[in-house]
Amino acid sequence: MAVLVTGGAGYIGSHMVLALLDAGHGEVVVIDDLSTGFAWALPPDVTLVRGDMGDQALVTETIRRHGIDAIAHFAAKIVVPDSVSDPLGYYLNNTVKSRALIEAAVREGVRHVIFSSTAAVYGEPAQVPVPEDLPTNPINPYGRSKLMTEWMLADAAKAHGLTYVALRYFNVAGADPRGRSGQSTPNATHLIKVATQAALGTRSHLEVFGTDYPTPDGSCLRDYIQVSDLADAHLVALNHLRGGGESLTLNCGYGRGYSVLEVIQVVKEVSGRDFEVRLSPRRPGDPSQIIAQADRIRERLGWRPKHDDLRGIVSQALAWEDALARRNQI
Ligand SMILES: NC(=O)c1ccc[n+]([C@@H]2O[C@H](COP(=O)([O-])OP(=O)(O)OC[C@H]3O[C@@H](n4cnc5c(N)ncnc54)[C@H](O)[C@@H]3O)[C@@H](O)[C@H]2O)c1
Ligand SMILES: O=c1ccn([C@@H]2O[C@H](COP(=O)(O)OP(=O)(O)O[C@H]3O[C@H](CO)[C@H](O)[C@H](O)[C@H]3O)[C@@H](O)[C@H]2O)c(=O)[nH]1
Repeated sequence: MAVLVTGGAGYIGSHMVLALLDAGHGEVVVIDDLSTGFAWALPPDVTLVRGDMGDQALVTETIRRHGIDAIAHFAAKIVVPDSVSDPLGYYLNNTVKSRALIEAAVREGVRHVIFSSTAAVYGEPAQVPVPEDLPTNPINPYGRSKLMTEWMLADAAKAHGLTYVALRYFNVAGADPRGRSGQSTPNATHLIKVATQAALGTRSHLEVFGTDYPTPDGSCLRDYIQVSDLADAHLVALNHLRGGGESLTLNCGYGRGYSVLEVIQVVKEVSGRDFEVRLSPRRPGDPSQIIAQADRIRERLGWRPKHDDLRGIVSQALAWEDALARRNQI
């Protein structure tokens, strides 16, 4: 039995690879086209197949050669504003190519899939915290591209007897506590990464997108989940599926929201550095608040987070950003 990790050279996928190796899961194979990922993010004992996860010949050959029984499917384009300007590119990469991947997996008899879904499938939720059974209503092409993949997976699983866990991540942040990986994407748009760069002086300032939301301080609320805790959620999902467990769709968050202004304050405190903060208009496509109802994953999979602490998350992100800056990789 071996696990295929698509997008394993990316931010979250590389933490999944580390988690699989740390837990002694045997062979780990990555397919990644390195469009936003990095070969150096992978430990040397991992097989990297450089290519497209939508290339059925490549995927089929990889499944056969390595005896893959489970796929953790991370590969995607992930920038919400880019999905608004290039919707067809997002539907191609995230939906059409996921369909090709799932078809190859079905044909080759792969038993299990763990899919990286997103809180973006909920759109501007009518209820916060957001339970999994709230009707989905994505408000941007990124969220729709991922929701369609959830649907394809559910239908294919029913028809062809594979089982899956769709994990709906809320806002992923932080880095490997041992400093082996972190978020390395240049020109990243994620708040905690941008704020740590401003603290370290590799960005001149930070913009707050919107201070007129109906929230306590007017800025958006998000539920930040630490990346190794998220990787652990995939491990327990894999064990669940390999143990014969049923297909599930689960939120991945801590169930608590922090505002943009609170996050900035924590970054300033933890780094001990002040930086310029500009109050700017709202960014298109941003829901005002999105916080997970987070108990189902604990109940169903026994997942227990170890890093539920915003100061710790920020401290890991700062350490990783500092390491990148020293290596001139920003
Ligand atoms: N970062 C977040 O806050 C967040 C939140 C919710 C969901 N997600 C989901 O998590 C997954 C991983 O996101 P990330 O933050 O690690 O992003 P990332 O850009 O760091 O990783 C994506 C990886 O997939 C690869 N890739 C993209 N398209 C590919 C293709 N067609 N074939 C092969 N490889 C391809 C990239 O090279 C990269 O290594 C995505 O599916 C994303 O939708 C992320
Ligand atoms: O420089 C910045 C960057 C972000 N923000 C604000 O900070 C909040 C968080 O923004 P991020 O860009 O860090 O994250 P998003 O909430 O937009 O989206 C993230 O989480 C979503 C799920 O909730 C999706 O999965 C998506 O892929 C992932 O990027 C938003 O209110 C945003 O407007 C700023 O004010 N300034």
